[in-house]
Amino acid sequence: MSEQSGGHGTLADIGTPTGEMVVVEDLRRTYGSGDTAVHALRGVSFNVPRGELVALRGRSGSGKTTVLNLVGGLDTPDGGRIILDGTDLAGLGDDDLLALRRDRIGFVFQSFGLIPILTAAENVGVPLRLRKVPAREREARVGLLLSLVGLSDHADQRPGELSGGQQQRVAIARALANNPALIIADEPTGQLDADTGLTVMDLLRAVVRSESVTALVATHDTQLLALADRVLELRDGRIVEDV
Ligand SMILES: Nc1ncnc2c1ncn2[C@@H]1O[C@H](COP(=O)(O)OP(=O)(O)OP(=O)(O)O)[C@@H](O)[C@H]1O
Repeated sequence: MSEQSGGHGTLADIGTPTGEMVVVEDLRRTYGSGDTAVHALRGVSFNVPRGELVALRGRSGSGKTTVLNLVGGLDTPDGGRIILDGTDLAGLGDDDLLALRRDRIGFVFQSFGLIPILTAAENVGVPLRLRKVPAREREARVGLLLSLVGLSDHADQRPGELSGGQQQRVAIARALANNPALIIADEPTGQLDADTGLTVMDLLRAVVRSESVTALVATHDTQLLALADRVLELRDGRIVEDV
């Protein structure tokens, strides 16, 4: 009997193209201890199917950023497990976790996180430099990514010379640089006005389709929620709704 025929939803199935990109089981995270302990996550379970854009909503303090940090390998849980693209994060050492973050995850933050002294093109090229991609290949890929986000004409501008929406589009291009399996975005439209936020969200939605990437996005933005394939609601460290 082959490993794959071991039954429905077994670990052997997770790495297949039709499986789940993210499997989160009974995730727990407590900050601090004793009287001041904050139980940020009290047993969170959910799946993110491959190729979908899943939104995580919930009030401030409900645990959204904590979930994203754990799934992205930026923090470790106190209990439960996370399987990302078939890999159990608990089984990885620091170097493997670093490589997984660099090669398989693209991060997008509310505050864009661009390097001010680098041009848009140079910012998009940073993850490629870290992977030591040769200059010519890097320039070609950066050109493609900037055109994907509609910023070919702004390649040489620095973040301070770009609007907020343009900066977030640069950040999305950078997040896609290494062909990640998963994009993790924490309030990507939080600093943008409604119209610009919608443009950025439309772009995220479009790249999830065109680049066959999966996205997990924390947001309060109702326009963004409407673009999600699925919405998970967090309340006090638990999932209360899965639409
Ligand atoms: N480093 C930390 N130390 C102590 N408590 C923390 C820490 N990070 C988060 N918390 C607490 O954990 C809970 C969940 O925080 P988290 O940032 O995950 O919520 P959130 O839903 O992302 O909120 P927001 O929408 O405001 O970003 C909150 O009560 C928060 O105060």
